[in-house]
Amino acid sequence: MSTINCFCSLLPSTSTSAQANRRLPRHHGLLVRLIKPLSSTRLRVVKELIEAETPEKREITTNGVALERREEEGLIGSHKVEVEEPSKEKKQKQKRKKVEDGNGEDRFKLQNGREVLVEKAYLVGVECKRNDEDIFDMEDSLKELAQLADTAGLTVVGSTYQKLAIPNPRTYIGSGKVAEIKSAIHAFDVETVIFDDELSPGQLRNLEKAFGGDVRVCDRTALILDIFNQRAATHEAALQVSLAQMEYQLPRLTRMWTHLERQAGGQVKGMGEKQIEVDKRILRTRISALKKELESVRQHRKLYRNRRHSVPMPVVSLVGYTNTGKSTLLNRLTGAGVLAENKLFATLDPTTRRVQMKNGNEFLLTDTVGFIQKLPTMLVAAFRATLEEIEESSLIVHLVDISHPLAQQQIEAVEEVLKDLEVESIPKLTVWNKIDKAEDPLQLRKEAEAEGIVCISAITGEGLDQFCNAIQDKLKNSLVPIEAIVPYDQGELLNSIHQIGMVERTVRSGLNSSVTSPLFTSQNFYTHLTFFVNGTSFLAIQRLLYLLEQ
Ligand SMILES: Nc1nc2c(ncn2[C@@H]2O[C@H](COP(=O)(O)OP(=O)(O)OP(=O)(O)O)[C@@H](O)[C@H]2O)c(=O)[nH]1
Ligand SMILES: [Mg+2]
Repeated sequence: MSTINCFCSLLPSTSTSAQANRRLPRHHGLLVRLIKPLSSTRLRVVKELIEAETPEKREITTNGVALERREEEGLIGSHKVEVEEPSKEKKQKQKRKKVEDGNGEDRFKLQNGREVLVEKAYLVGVECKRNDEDIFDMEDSLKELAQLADTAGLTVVGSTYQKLAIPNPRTYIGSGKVAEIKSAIHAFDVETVIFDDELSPGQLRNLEKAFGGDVRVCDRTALILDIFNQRAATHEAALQVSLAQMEYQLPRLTRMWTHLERQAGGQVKGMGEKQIEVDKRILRTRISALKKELESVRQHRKLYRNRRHSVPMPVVSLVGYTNTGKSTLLNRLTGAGVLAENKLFATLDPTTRRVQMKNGNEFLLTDTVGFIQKLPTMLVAAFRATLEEIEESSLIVHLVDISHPLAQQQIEAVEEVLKDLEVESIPKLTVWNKIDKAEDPLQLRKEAEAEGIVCISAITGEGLDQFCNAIQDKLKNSLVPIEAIVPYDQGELLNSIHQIGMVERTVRSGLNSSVTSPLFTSQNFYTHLTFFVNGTSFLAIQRLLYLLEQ
């Protein structure tokens, strides 16, 4: 309480500020008071911040370079894509097929400068009557799965789905469907069958056995993990993806047993079991080593965040379904040069940049990984360090691709993830992007206005001023309002206030102003400001006052 009282007021005082004045030294030049008393929660937060303050942290750093995060390194430029080398046996088989088909050229395409065999994929979905949790209907979900397969570099040759009361515990789908897919596999030369839902290790094994030959069976989770693996461009992203992949593999290691058993004609079950135990142990050791390494990455990231907090500027997180234009918006507002493309999960690593509004106010904008329906939980857990960026922001901007036919479903899916992340207490602003592509932009704008939503086009730049104004308005709700009177000869102080707070009103006054003060007897002119700061900026202002006094 005593530290907060350092904000002295010579303006008509409330009981709190009157108390404050009794204890405080007089400050020359800057008079600050709270426009309204702090709520008890805010008071506690500010108090905690003050108590946590160490002398070094009190420095007000305004050097933008210190803010620039380095995580984006490697994202700019070409991203890493691993192409699995086919085994010798597989290569021969491919060659044979190529000759037999006589149209082998179609099967190869250039990917990142390398000629790779295009794997043919077949998609399978199950609509469970009892499952009310599904936001997308089956056909839409399969369309999205096809987009994911395309992003992973596969060619989708067909798809099917089945309505079931409950999935078959052995094969997920019914035996008739298994036979139907088997025919499709032969007809289209399918190499991979992808299921839209997560399969149990047993179902995976049984399906591979049922389809026979070299057909690979995988599920949506494995496909997403594969895309993430291809796209991980930084050390941190690679670590997070490896962890998620290993956790996914651990229960599925039983496949090895079948493999060993088959090799030895079913005679060495015991040996296979032993091997599995060894493999599982190795995997568990790797998982715990990865977790440790990720913990140190997390600490490192925390350090960056703390450094950012020492430059008290509000942080705004951009969240949204994948491919809604988050990176395009960051690039448009800041020239960040983040990879933005019409593919799912173009961004895995967060990038933070400073945005300067036309009125001179600034905030930090963080672009991060996009969400998707049925997001694998182990992926959310593995990307915890990255997602903490969202948890610690002052405002969440939910960017929606309003031109997408499934915009409403995508909104719901994002809200589900946000609920899981427990960030409901952070203020949120919904923004409809790609308005340039929407069918009826006029009608949409009307709807948006009624709901307090901002319409923009990150590509054309339309609506970006309104976007910045809306951010400023929203941020104010989480900030502390302050009124200050600064003499003209303290011009550099005005700059500092502009850097640490959001200035709402500036009035230049002469001696005849209604505000009178014994401190201004030698001053003729001064600036009367109303601005908003976060809790940490409180400390910065306090520091300014202290410096002025010296
Ligand atoms: N027409 C139109 N296209 C846009 C707009 N904003 C983004 N796009 C396009 O949408 C695609 C996806 O943009 P990104 O910025 O990569 O989307 P993202 O949300 O960052 O995607 P992820 O990183 O995958 O989550 C790109 O092809 C952009 O050019 C817009 O306002 N209008
Ligand atoms: Mg992106």
